[in-house]
Amino acid sequence: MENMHLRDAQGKPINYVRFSVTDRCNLKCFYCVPEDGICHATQDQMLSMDEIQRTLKILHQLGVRKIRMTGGEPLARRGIGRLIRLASAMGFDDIAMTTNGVLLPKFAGLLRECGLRRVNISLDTLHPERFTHITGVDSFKQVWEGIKAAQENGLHPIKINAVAIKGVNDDEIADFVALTRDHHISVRFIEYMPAGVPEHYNPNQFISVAQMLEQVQERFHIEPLQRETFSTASMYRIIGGQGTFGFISPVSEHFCHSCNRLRITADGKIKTCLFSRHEHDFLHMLRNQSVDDATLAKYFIKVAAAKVAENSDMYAGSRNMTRIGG
Ligand SMILES: Nc1nc2c(ncn2[C@@H]2O[C@H](COP(=O)(O)OP(=O)(O)OP(=O)(O)O)[C@@H](O)[C@H]2O)c(=O)[nH]1
Ligand SMILES: C[S@@+](CC[C@H](N)C(=O)[O-])C[C@H]1O[C@@H](n2cnc3c(N)ncnc32)[C@H](O)[C@@H]1O
Ligand code: SF4
Ligand code: SF4
Repeated sequence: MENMHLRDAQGKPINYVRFSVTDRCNLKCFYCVPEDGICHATQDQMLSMDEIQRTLKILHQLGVRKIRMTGGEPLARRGIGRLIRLASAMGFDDIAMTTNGVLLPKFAGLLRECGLRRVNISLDTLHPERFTHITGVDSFKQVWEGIKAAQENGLHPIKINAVAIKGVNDDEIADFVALTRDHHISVRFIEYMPAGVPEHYNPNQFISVAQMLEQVQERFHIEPLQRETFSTASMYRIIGGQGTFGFISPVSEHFCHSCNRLRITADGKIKTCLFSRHEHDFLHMLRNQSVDDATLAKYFIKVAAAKVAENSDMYAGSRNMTRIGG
């Protein structure tokens, strides 16, 4: 069965799939969604629950061991609990979710019960009014409650992802890091990419990992941690601190050499890279009754085998971040 596993063009295993279960979102982060909104897939263009289930089963057979549910906002997809339960029963080693956290107060318990192990929560600011400015919605309190609900329901580890943007939240980097001194959480700062809404991207708002690190070192004594294989982040700890913090640097120091992932969009396309222009449509295959699982599996293998380590033009992607899932 080894040769039936997903491998990239260099023969490296692909064992992580980021699955976008919806292109809809209850927030409108300015760096992710254009002001005039996005063109959503119609119900019929979206993978149904059964189609997602079938795809997950094939991916598991092809050696995928880590699944991340993303969106849009994954908690806005009806039936997300059932989906987690199904994925859980298939035997993936790691089932995670990237969420804006707004609906976590309502869903954290159910998600844990359905087999979700952990969540990464996107939160760019610790100031409620700033949150509203960034996301267009007054929901800071819900996200904060959501983090607590995730903790109380045993979702662990909890990672908070913050996109660092100069003039927007770069004065909060050390405050976020301070949270990791007394709490068992991980905070990761993501470099601002032109991938979301390229036409509104202002390169002057970019702040690099090196600049962020400098700010943190001015306030704390820190130590680097061993980088986990395939991890997107370089991690640190305040000496003596409970939690950890780190940096995801797709712009200043990309990590494509260790890329072990594919992306699946809510409308049934495979993307071999976050920034790739080309998409591989398998929706029509899923809906063609003469295409069996073995044929679909071969298609996935072929697509994966064409994946090269790429950090191609970040401005050239095929769709908004909210329609990819980060
Ligand atoms: N360029 C690039 N950026 C990525 C990639 N994976 C994740 N990111 C960025 O990092 C952000 C956070 O990723 P997460 O959704 O938390 O996933 P992850 O970092 O794989 O999470 P863990 O499994 O917990 O390590 C994403 O929203 C992207 O902005 C990748 O393959 N390439
Ligand atoms: C597209 S969202 C989807 C999942 C969920 N709605 C959330 O926000 O966690 C996934 C991640 O992409 C990140 N993201 C979106 N646009 C970005 C950009 N232009 N640069 C860096 N990260 C971005 C978000 O901050 C978020 O952490
Ligand atoms: S980053 Fe996530 S929460 Fe914000 S608009 Fe994009 S998809 Fe929605
Ligand atoms: S830019 Fe593309 S190849 Fe590089 S790590 Fe991200 S998804 Fe992988």
